[in-house]
Amino acid sequence: MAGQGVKSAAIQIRAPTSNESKGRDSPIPTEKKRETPQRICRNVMIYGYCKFQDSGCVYYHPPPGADLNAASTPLTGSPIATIPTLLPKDTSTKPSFGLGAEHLSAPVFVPKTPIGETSSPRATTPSLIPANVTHSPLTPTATAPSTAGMTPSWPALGNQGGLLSRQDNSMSFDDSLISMDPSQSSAMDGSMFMHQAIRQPLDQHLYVSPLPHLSNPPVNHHPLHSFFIPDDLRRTLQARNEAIYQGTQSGSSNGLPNELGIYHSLKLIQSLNQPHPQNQSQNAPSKVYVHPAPVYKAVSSVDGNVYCLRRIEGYKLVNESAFGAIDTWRRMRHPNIVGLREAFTTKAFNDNSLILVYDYHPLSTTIWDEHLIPNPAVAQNNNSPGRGRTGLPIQERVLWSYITQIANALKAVHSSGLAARNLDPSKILVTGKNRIRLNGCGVWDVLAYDPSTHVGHYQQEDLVSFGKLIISLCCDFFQPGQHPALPLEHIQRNYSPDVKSLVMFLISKPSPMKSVDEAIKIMGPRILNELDAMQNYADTLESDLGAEMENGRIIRLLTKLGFINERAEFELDPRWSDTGDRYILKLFRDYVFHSVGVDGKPILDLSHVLTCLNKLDAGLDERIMLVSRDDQSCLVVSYREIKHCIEAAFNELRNAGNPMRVR
Ligand SMILES: Nc1ncnc2c1ncn2[C@@H]1O[C@H](COP(=O)(O)OP(=O)(O)OP(=O)(O)O)[C@@H](O)[C@H]1O
Repeated sequence: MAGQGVKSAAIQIRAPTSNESKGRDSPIPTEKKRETPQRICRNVMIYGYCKFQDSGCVYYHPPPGADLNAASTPLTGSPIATIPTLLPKDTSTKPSFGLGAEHLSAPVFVPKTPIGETSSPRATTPSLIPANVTHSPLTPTATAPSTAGMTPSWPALGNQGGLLSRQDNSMSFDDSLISMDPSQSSAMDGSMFMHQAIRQPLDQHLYVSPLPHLSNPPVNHHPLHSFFIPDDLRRTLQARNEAIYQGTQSGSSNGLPNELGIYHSLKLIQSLNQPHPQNQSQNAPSKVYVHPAPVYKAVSSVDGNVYCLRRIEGYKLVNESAFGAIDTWRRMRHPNIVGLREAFTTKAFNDNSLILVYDYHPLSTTIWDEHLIPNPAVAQNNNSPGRGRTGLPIQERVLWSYITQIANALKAVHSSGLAARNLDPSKILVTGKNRIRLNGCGVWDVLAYDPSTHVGHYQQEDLVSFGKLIISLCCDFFQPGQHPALPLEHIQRNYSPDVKSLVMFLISKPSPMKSVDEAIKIMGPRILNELDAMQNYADTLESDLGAEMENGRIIRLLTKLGFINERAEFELDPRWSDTGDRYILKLFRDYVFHSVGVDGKPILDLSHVLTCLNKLDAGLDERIMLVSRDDQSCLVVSYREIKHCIEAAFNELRNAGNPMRVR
């Protein structure tokens, strides 16, 4: 049985008295404890030294380098003498480096590495097992846990990502089920070693540090938050998540309809250049659409998602063909275009309104807000016109990024037989750092439906608008309608010649030769810079995702422990969670979360928790000493054995007949 196996594997180095063994905290029968002042101090056993040795500690402190195993046996009367040791007899292959675990009959000492002393930012608690230790493969009848077929403990320091081949790292509950397959168990001899041939889903316990091509942090750079995704990314994502449902209160309280078809909880979205909502009239005409065109976010009752609704006030449908282009826009999915979902007319606002429903991008701004909006505060300080948030001219690197993304979007639009007709700074959303998307697509197709005009005409207009947009971004004095000579001169002085060539091409007279493809040819290698940036960013995000995946392993493990620890009763046994294998899990829980320092104060050490749980998840052979709360019994068990206990107990719960699957 699993439990028996683990008990036989555990080395009980100090046992409670027979009276104490009846106590709730000592359910494992033990021999009578022999009290003696000559007992070896537990601090020496655990930490290798006792800081109270010279200040009154009554226990025995063997001289440094002494064989503690030999010293402890006659003094304590420990059952070590009767319980076969788990440690491999043949240690000839192990290099000698001071007091090893085999000498102590105690856990391998895992130092709390001071932050910054490891070359791997996520490898916080390197094991002291030397790299060249070879675990002697034992037969199934041996009393020591076999390591045959198992991956040895990681040799510790630094980034060891390349030392062992990574296997499937998923640690799903389904994996646990597989590893506890009874058919596999029956093939074994019933001992705890039955799982020796079972695939370990994990073969490493260290947080994998970012690979050198992503980051090469200095060795002393080891912030705690390197366990998790970077703070700025976390803050951004959290803020976006909050923004999604923030303020989607009932429409009746803000003068908006309660429902608009399948949409409800409408909320007006203000742009940055309208900082005081109470002063704003929703009916101010749009700079672009002439009609008032407020934007709302609303929740769909069909899928529960939040969408962005653009309302064009005072629109009267005269020709249903006006909606002809909407279907094509709806089908278009492009990373640089805000997706259009549907369009319809409504009288819910007590007028005739056109509603276009777009994907919602929380906390987005516009190019106008970021770079062009007059900024009086900056103007006063810098004696310059002061535009955008920073009031600084746009950097060429950012400019080329925008140009590439807009050209990419235009290519997709024109290839679909459509035209953007909307290339205005206030209609280009900035949805992330230097990440832009064309917004408001399809509005003009409905609003100014004119079947007599060929789409090629609008596409040529797009290119001219694109050129003007670049001029506006580069020249803070540029006014619509102004002759381009002065702005071009400014561009020539402040930006590379390619910018001017591109602008001149875009604002030149329409011709059959003028197309977005030609513009892309002029941009040439600049596009590759954008590709580089995107791929580097994807690599970084993937690495951050890797860190979160490691934390995902931990939450699965904690969930399992939570199912088991302190369970009030199971199958009519009120002591189920305190007995058998579960007792070891209870002690382990205390070891991980309830440690106290020598001064009795709680130790709240996240790296200790993460280290223990990761080692448990990986099922290391490293041993730890678990002490009961009444201090009367100690168990030395390996992480592998504890992992086995969890799987056994969890499967007991799972097989108890609850049809609900844990995912
Ligand atoms: N799809 C969207 N997702 C999220 N927010 C959006 C979306 N579309 C627009 N917004 C937000 O709504 C704000 C207002 O957009 P809008 O296009 O009305 O800009 P505007 O500067 O008010 O222009 P106009 O003068 O045409 O009304 C923008 O600043 C943007 O932050």
